[in-house]
Amino acid sequence: MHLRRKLIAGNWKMNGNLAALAEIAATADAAREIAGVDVAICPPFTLIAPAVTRSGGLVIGAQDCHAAESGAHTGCVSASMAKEAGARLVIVGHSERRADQHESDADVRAKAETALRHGLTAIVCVGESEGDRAARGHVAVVERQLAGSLPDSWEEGELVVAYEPIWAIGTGKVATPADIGEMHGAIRAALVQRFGDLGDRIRILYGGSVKADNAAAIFGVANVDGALVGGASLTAAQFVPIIEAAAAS
Ligand SMILES: O=C[C@H](O)COP(=O)(O)O
Repeated sequence: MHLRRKLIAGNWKMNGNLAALAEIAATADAAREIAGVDVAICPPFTLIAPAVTRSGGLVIGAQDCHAAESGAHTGCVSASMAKEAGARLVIVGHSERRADQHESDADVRAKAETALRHGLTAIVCVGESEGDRAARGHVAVVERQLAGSLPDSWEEGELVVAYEPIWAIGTGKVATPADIGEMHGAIRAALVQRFGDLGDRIRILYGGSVKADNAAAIFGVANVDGALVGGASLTAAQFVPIIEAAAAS
């Protein structure tokens, strides 16, 4: 098994403003003292460029990109635009976009391919609904999303998978270590089956109500290589302890 360096990525969603960038600076100051963990924050597009100036070495990312290089797509942002603003990473296929913007697996794969072509790290999100889990179809749903959403090739380290059960996002309901272990194990098996040894190098993040008080237990689960953090990434006071827990795991 490969040793995979942990990645803690914050997703600010549609939150934040210029004043809130002080939280990124404070996180960067603290993270400088924490060894062995990669840290990223994905603010809204408008804050990427100013965030980079406050990032003190933290990776700044985008929350989405368009699959096309340019063109008549009002309101959208391309991968090259996000990169020019200073993003080094992009989240694609978040369940909120799959639901609100009706993004399909094929859309997500196309976005990931465009991001990778521009040298951005792509975090591809998958995750089941509460109904899928109740029907015991959760593993099959996620395997299907992986099959349809992941590109065929990437540079080492630039493809990341985030497993986020939809029912755990922003709800305070966290999947149990057993639930997380079952799914991360199934994701790892699917990655290795499709990509061989390379599939063992892909980091798999857990997301869904990760907080300081549950982070250590989550990072103790096999095949959990970090976290995609929403609400708790908005302040350094809540985000830094999660980074510390990853370093200690
Ligand atoms: O992208 C992050 C996730 O959707 C998790 O959000 P949350 O930590 O607020 O539950």
